[in-house]
Amino acid sequence: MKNKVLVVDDSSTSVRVVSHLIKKADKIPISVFSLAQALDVLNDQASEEFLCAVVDYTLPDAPRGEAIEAVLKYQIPVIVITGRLDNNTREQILNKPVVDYIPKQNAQVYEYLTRLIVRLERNQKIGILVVDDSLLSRNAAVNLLKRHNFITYEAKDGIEGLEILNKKPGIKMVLTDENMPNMSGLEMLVALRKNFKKDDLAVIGMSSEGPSFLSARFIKSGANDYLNRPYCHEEFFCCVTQNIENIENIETIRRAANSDYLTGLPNRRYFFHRLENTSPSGQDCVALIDLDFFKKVNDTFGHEGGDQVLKDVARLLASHFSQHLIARFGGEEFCVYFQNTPIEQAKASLEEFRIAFSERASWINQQPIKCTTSIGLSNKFEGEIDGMISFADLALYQAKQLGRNQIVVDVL
Ligand SMILES: Nc1nc2c(ncn2[C@@H]2O[C@H](COP(=O)(O)OP(=O)(O)OP(=O)(O)O)[C@@H](O)[C@H]2O)c(=O)[nH]1
Repeated sequence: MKNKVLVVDDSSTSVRVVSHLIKKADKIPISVFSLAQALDVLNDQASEEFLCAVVDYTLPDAPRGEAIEAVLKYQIPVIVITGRLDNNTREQILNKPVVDYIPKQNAQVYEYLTRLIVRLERNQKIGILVVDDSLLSRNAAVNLLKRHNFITYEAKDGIEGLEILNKKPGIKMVLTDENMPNMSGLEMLVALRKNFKKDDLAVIGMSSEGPSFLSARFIKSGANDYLNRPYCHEEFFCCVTQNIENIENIETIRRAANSDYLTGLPNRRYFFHRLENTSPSGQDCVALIDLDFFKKVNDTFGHEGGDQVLKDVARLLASHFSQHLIARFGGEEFCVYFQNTPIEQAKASLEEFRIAFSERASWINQQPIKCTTSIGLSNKFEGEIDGMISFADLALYQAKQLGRNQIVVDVL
């Protein structure tokens, strides 16, 4: 696991600030003050454990950025920090295969460093497809993306691009040229938008051909952004990062809208959305699960104690019914939808869950909280899933009436 970040800087103030930021990003800073000490660390510890290195451009034993290449030799991504702000130094640094350079200007740039480290971590799971018939251009983009830890895929025309997209589910972005044999970038874009929406897959059009109407054509045909070639290193990364962050933000909003904040389980909204186009077969059934005397748990152990029980019951439901659709319907009520499951089988697994939950305890302030569940189960379907849930609700009511801590199957 890449959980360390090497910091090479002779300023103890800078090391303190950077190390603090690295810890904030959940990584372990390994700090040294010179190139010689950095080499000692690198020769001693496995380079695969380092997510990246933050290297000061000017060090007492490496005054002209020599430490950058020395660290790059260990295949560790390098972020350069420097007090030198002139264009010449900037260009010299960016000519090396570094992740980025950060001038030590103000507090904001340190925030940027934190963002960069978080990105390097996340990028390891993000796939980007580069579609270009020119090997040279493809390699240039792929090499830049690899510096930022992205998983990269390559295709030499639109047809190959579509094939790869359909095979690799982790791809979040496509960078595509326009003029290619067999299928152009725009043709591929139109074809892929039938299956991949703008909010799920970002497409960035690229071309070296001057006319600006091409960027408009890309955007109007469903691209998220456009990049003119030749691009500079920083322009490329700003464009890629911004578009990846947009996709991630949409994912976060979607997750928040579909899940319950307390337990992390899907919520009622998601439950019905998932079943929107499902017509239950004779083999489907639904269970409503309700905690018994939960008000008393809150009254005795406080809301915090009640919340702990809700989180624990959700975790147990998730482990018992991982193959089925589970949701927190609200309050202390949960629902499990069993697809293609005979009712006897659903009842048996619910019974296992009921007993397991009643035999365990939740803990708050070193005090155990015991709780039980009542369950209503139904497979009666009269046209609507809502109807089946109403039957399960009647069964649940019956389970409560009969003394709780039990399962009742369809009472009508
Ligand atoms: N801690 C906590 N309590 C909640 C939450 N949502 C609902 N509740 C509480 O759940 C309790 C439900 O109480 P009742 O509807 O009277 O049901 P009960 O006490 O479980 O009784 P029976 O269902 O008849 O066994 C109420 O006290 C609600 O305040 C929550 O998110 N957290």
